[in-house]
Amino acid sequence: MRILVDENIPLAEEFFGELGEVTRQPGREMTAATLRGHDVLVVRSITQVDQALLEGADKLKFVGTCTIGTDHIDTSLLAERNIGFASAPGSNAESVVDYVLSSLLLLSEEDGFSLSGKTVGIVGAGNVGGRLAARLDNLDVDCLICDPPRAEAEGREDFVDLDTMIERADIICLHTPLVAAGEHATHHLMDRRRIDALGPGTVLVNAGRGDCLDGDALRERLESQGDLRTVLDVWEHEPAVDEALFELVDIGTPHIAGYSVDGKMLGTEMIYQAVMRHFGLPARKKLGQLKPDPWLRKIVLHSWTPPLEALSLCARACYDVRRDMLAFDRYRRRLGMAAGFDAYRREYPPRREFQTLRVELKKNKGGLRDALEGFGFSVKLGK
Ligand SMILES: NC(=O)c1ccc[n+]([C@@H]2O[C@H](COP(=O)([O-])OP(=O)(O)OC[C@H]3O[C@@H](n4cnc5c(N)ncnc54)[C@H](O)[C@@H]3O)[C@@H](O)[C@H]2O)c1
Ligand SMILES: O=C(O)[C@H](O)[C@H](O)COP(=O)(O)O
Repeated sequence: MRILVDENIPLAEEFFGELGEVTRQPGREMTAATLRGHDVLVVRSITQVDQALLEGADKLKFVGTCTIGTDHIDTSLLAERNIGFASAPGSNAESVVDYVLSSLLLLSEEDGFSLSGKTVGIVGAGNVGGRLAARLDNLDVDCLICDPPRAEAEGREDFVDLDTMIERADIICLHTPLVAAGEHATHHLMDRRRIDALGPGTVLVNAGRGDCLDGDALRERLESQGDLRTVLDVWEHEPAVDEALFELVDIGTPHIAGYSVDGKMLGTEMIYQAVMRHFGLPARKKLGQLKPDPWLRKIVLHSWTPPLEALSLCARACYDVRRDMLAFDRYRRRLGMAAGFDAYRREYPPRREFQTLRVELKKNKGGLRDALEGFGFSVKLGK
C-alpha cells in the first residue's frame, strides 16, 4: 500500500508504516499528479480535497484528515467515488480551550478584570465550545450558549440567539465550523451588522474558522473606534492574512490554537484507527506507547496560594499564548505574512495541554482544588 501524508503530521511513519510506503509532502503542494498511485491520503486543513485533486485518485481508497474541521474536504465527492473518509473530531479540542483560557487570562491581567465577574458567550457548543463552557462553569463564570442546530435538535430553551448574546455578553468566543450554505450557514456569521453592534470593551475571540467573521468589517470597526479587545487565531485568506487587521488585534496567532502535541498526535492516532477499520485490519499501535513525556510534569503549590494566582502560575508554566503571539510577529516580520504564517506552523515548538500538568497540594483550601481542576489541570492532594 502507498500512503501520502502531509509533512507536518506527527508520528505518521510510526502509525502508518506497517501498512506500506509512507511518503510525506507539504500540504499546499499536493496535486492530482502527486496523489496518483496512492491508496491512502492523510491531510491537514490546508489541503483542498476537491475535484481537481481527486483527478489523481486512480488507486485512492481512503482519505483521512487529522483535524476537527472538514470544510476543506468535498465529502459528497468522496462518497460518490466510493472513497472512505474520516476526520478526527474532538482531537485537539482541549488544546483550543487552553488557548482561549490563556488569552482570556492575559487580557484579564492587562485590563484588571476577573473572569468570574464576566458573562462569556460561546457560539457553537460542540467539542470545543462545550468543553470551554464546562471549564468556565467550574469557575462559576456565567456562560451564554448560542448553538441553533443543537437548540433545535435537543429542544434547548436555555440557549440564546446570537443577537441576544451580542447584547448581553462581555466576551464572545466563536467555535463554529465553516458551513457555506443552508439554514445554519456560518460564513460571515459575525457580519458587519453584528460587529457594529458589539458593545465597547467587548472581547471577541475567533478560534473556529476565519471565514465565520467578516475581517474587513472588524478591521474598519477597530480602525474607526478601537474599542474592542480581539483575539484571532483564524483568518480569512490564510496564510495571506490582512496585515492591517493583524496590526490592530490584541492577540493574533497563525491558526495554532489546536496545536498541542497531545491534540496533534491524537489526531494521527484517530486517523490510523479509521484506516485500519476501513481495511478490516487490527489497530495494534497505541498513542500511549509513542507520546513523549511533557517537559513539565508537576508543580507543587502551597495550600494557601490564592486560586487566581494558582491558575495564572500553572497556566503560564504550561502554555502562555504570548509565546505564540510574539514568535509569530517575529516570523512575519522576517519572512512576510504568508511565508511567516506557514513557517511558524511548520516549526511550531512543543506545547502540552493543561491536563498533562499535575498540581500537587497538601490540602484543599479555599476552593483551590476546584479552581485548578476547573481550569483543566489534574490535581493530587498530599497525605
Ligand atoms: N483554531 C484551531 O486551531 C481549531 C482547532 C480545532 C477546531 N477548529 C474549528 O472549530 C470548529 C468547531 O470545533 P468543534 O470540535 O467544537 O466542532 P463540533 O462539530 O464538535 O461543534 C461545532 C458546533 O457548532 C454548532 N454550530 C453549527 N452551526 C452553527 C451556527 N450557525 N451557529 C452556532 N452554532 C453552530 C454545531 O451545532 C456544533 O454543536 C471546527 O469545525 C473547526 O473549524 C479550529
Ligand atoms: O480543525 C482543526 O482541527 C484545526 O483547525 C487544525 O488544528 C488546523 O491545523 P492544520 O490542519 O491546518 O495543521
